Amino acid sequence: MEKVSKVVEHEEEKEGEEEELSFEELGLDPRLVRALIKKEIQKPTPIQHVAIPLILEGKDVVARAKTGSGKTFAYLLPLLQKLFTGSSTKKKSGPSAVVLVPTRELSQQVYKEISSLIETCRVQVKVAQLTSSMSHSDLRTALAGPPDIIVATPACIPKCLSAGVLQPTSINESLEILVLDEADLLLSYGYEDDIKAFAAHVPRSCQCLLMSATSSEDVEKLKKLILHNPFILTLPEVGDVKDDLIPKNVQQFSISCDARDKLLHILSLLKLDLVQKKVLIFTNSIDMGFRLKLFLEKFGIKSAILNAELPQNSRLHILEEFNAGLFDYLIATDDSQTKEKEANEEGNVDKRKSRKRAKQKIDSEFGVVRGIDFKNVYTVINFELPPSASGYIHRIGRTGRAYNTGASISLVSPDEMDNFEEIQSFLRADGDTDIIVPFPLLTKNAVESLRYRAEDVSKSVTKLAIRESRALDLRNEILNSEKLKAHFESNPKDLDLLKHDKILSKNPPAPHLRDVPDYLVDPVTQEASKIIKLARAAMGNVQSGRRRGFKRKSRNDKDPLKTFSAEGPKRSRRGGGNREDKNDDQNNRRKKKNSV
Ligand SMILES: Nc1ncnc2c1ncn2[C@@H]1O[C@H](COP(=O)(O)OP(=O)(O)OP(=O)(O)O)[C@@H](O)[C@H]1O
Repeated sequence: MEKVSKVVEHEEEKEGEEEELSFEELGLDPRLVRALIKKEIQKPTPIQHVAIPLILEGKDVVARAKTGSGKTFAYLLPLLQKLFTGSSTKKKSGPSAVVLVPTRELSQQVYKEISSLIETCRVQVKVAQLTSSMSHSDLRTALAGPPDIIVATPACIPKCLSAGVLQPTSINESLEILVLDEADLLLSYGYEDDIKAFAAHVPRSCQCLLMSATSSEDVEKLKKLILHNPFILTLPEVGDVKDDLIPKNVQQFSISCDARDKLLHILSLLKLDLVQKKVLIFTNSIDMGFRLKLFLEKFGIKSAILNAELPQNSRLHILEEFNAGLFDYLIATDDSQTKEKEANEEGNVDKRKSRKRAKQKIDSEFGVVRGIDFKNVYTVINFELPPSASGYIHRIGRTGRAYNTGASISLVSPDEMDNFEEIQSFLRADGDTDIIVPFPLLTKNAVESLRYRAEDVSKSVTKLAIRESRALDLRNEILNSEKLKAHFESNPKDLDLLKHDKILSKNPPAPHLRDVPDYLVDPVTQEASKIIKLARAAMGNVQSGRRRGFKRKSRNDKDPLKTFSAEGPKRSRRGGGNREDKNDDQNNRRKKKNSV
């Protein structure tokens, strides 16, 4: 294998001076350009600008560009164009392109993006999404044809090969393009053996593309394993310029507080309207996610939960609902942390046994932090700090996507201070200036005004309450998942049927906790909250996105899911009298009176 690599530097400072080429000028097929315009995408991002022509020329490419910089289209557009215009009329026995991604969530996202482009372009290209939970017969059906493109996690391919539903010779004869997306994560998800097994069948002529947000030893390893003489696209946005690891349009803040005061601080941020919606909140354990949800619920703040324990259909549906703006707060427990914690929490019994059990309980191919394109998330809150700087980068990268702005707030307790310092120094460009700065809008007075209420409520969120809610949520979602599977097979666009931000606690929130009386809010905080509201209005985000883009269905709708309630008949949405709807109405009335 030739080892010469070409480094293509794309200086950010020169971007303005450089001629800004359009997608057409980059050589993109008019059908694809039209499809992009339909998605309101007008001009290429820097990584697309450099990668598209190289990929169209057939070069192997390693592209490193920061989160949200448009890497997916950077490889998908030329990949599709090559398949649209492929000259070979010979019937193929295997896929022309394989896209490998680390998580099922990401594979679903990429699959949808490809399907939508194919549909808009009206071309005869078939794409299949494979997951390792599929049965052999489902895999065989998905691979019949065969599809032109396969999107999968790496574990699927050896499974298909050993089941005989995919032949090594077919891959060797057919494969023209292989993409390793989120390459920095593929190995950490434990796919090394799967990728090695697959690489043995990848023909020498196959064009290989490797996309990643951060550079790491793992990326180097994959590069050596798969690529031949690649072009290395290192936009200075990543690479060596550390302060640019996170898009410039994301402001990063921190709040120092005791671990036991974190609930109080997040309450103050949300209840006093000091952050812009939508808000994605990260916790390091599933139990902490539930503690937070139950706590916020008591103050009338509804949120949805996302973690590796939930069934896959529910997870995908929760993501779709959040992206569609059906709720404003999502509490996510991210992948690697979950795995570690779950294993550790059970450590008092036999460790080996408990790890196995933990593994069974949660989905090892789950991942919401990495690569998932959350739409219109303005604020990311680290309720707990992630254990590593790269975890931090990927979490914060869920806001400020493409050309949007965003903010992040990390709550840092004294025992997280070392970790915080490590993240700070990793991000520091020149060794001096802190990238993450103290959050200026939350005053001590504002926090103290809510302390009494917060501490009172926090005591009521007991371990037992958390355990029960977690079990209830799981039960609900397993039932949902079955319904969802059947329903969404025939109505893939129907989202507004099951809500994932249901209240879990047995008692509805007390009215006096829903609203913060004016006398409790100091003038500085009132002013700050006004500024946030104005900023939101300026961004055209005054209303909650709850129903945006969705027609409210008639209550008499005969939809099979409409009457479904995993919590039993009392909370059925039929008849419009359920507790949640009433709470919503009461809340809205009160909000008008005294909105915070
Ligand atoms: N040229 C463009 N102009 C405007 N928006 C774009 C453009 N290209 C992509 N986008 C949008 O930017 C968002 C982020 O893109 P994408 O998910 O590809 O980022 P990414 O670089 O893969 O990020 P990550 O490393 O986090 O996976 C998406 O919503 C996508 O539709």
